[in-house]
Amino acid sequence: MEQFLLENAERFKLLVSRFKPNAAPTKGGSEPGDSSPDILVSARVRPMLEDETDQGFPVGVYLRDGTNTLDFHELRRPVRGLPTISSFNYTVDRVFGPDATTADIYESLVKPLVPWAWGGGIGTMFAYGQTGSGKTFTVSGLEQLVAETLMDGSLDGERKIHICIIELAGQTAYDLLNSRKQISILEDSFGTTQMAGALEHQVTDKSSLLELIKAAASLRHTAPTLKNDTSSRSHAICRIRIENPLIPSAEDGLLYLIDLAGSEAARDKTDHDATRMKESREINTSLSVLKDCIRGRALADADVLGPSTNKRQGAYVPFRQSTLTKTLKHVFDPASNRSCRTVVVACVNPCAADVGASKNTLRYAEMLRVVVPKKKGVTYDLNVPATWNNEQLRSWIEKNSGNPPISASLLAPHETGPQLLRLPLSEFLTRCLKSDGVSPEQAQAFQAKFWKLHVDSSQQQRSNKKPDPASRTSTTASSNPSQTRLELLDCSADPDADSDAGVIPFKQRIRPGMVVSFDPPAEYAGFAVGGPRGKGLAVVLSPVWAVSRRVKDVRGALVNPVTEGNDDAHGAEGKGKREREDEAYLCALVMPGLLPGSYGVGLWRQVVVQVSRMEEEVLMEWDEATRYYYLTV
Ligand SMILES: Nc1ncnc2c1ncn2[C@@H]1O[C@H](COP(=O)(O)OP(=O)(O)OP(=O)(O)O)[C@@H](O)[C@H]1O
Repeated sequence: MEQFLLENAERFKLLVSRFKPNAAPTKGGSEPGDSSPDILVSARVRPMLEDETDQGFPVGVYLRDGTNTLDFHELRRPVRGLPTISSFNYTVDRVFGPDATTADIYESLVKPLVPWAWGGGIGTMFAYGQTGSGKTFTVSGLEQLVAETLMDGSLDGERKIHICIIELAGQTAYDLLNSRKQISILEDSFGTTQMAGALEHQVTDKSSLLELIKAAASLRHTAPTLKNDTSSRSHAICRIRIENPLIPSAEDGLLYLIDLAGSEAARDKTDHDATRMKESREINTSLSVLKDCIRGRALADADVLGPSTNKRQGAYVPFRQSTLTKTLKHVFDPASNRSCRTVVVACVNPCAADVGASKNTLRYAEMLRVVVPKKKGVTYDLNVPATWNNEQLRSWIEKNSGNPPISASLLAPHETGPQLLRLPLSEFLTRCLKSDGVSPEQAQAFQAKFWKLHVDSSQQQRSNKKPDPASRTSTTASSNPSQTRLELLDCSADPDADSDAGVIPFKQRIRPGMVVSFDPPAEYAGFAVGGPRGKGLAVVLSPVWAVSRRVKDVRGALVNPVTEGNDDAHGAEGKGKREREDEAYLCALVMPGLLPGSYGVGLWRQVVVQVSRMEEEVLMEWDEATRYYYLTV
């Protein structure tokens, strides 16, 4: 393909020069609604490298003027006639072309994360992209600029700054500030992820911070790839912890700068040995889990702040499924109440020979953009902080902050209710303490009062929203009854169950779609029956008597054979006979998925399960992000 492109480079350039973009982007166009306010997805297109231009490759990626859209062009070999081009476009929140400097990116995306972390929040920057697309170039530049901002004295107040830089290669972690000593990523009894064995260095000036960053970079594991002679085959995580000595009770701010391992396109992996293939697979899996976590967290945040916009209550964030996301538990765990802001820089190689891989990078970036559907006119409610504008918030602060009063203009100069809820605790308290005579205890009590009001109002909204059993089947109870019903159908629980379903033994409620655990009979030994605790897990399809004579189970044995006394099982007479027999159901096996804790349904792996072998009903829920089922309670 590269040869074909080189032979037709002039024609490719001509076709690209004639390209007229559609008025509307074909891919990634803005949907109705707003991008999640806490995650910004951007793309940086690096310049062509000398060897790419020297070889004669044309440019295949262009920034569309005045927009955040990138156009990608690919050369096509038609069956007959001259080569043509196919064009695609993708839109993200911000785009930086080949002329943009790392300082431009810093000003626009990363600089705001520094005061955020300084105030006790968690700011995270990921650089993602194909190998050789400019991730390390971008992150190392950004690290230097962060060091400057942290140490130039422009930020308010005293802080202690600690840095730790680690590398994750597959399941193994190394301390890059301690001669690549192997460390462990563990969760302690409080559920906090610890980088056990990693050294944290306290820094007080810019030069020592830069020294450490430089030393870590020199210890990164690299290997030649087709696209980059010194490709980083690992994720590098630079964590800067910012401690506020004045408010010891508040959690420390965290700033993560993450240079992700480069993804490789399939065609770039053809020469890999088994170890390199395994390495590539691990990298791709961890990037896929990362995507699910970033999306999941954004959806969970959209749910927490303000009336729920997400069709699922509590989005699923699979942060335990890779070492990378486990290490970043603070960032992803929806159960943590830390305020997080995330920036993703998708790095793009503009060379026309790499357009396929660059398109994948943008597809990935687009999937990270969570569009929060626009809420129809939020109505002010005195008891719901998520509905307050700045004026209403200030008025509440003035009336409720106690004596001495906390200045509303110092605490919330321009924030709305939802924005103040997102403010990191340390920043909230610091702002309160700026008012004359306010003690740390008063500030803390006031913050707790504000949050309690929010939590109470959210719980109230949820209980108002929960459909009561009687209204579940009603067609008039919901303004959009079909949607409510569809939401219920994401879980295996009976959507039509009435309130006493829980007291009727499940064996009397068996229905198609019910998931049951069962004691696998000997004839199914050796077939995948991998439920929890070695039990079988299956979805009920139909009673055996109703199944056609020709249907066979997973072993190839007839499910409903003609036997003496069972020659007319499908008629009314047969139905009568059935009731006298030990009932059995044709079921589809549920098998463990590739991700820990996930399950898939083997629709065509059917087994016959006697009711007497069924042990309990199991509830399973569908997760759109990972496209697997998970057990629920
Ligand atoms: N914006 C840029 N301006 C100039 N040169 C750049 C830019 N971005 C990247 N480069 C150059 O491109 C080459 C590859 O960049 P880099 O090593 O940062 O890629 P990478 O995405 O980190 O690759 P890998 O994943 O394989 O480690 C380097 O020689 C780098 O100097």
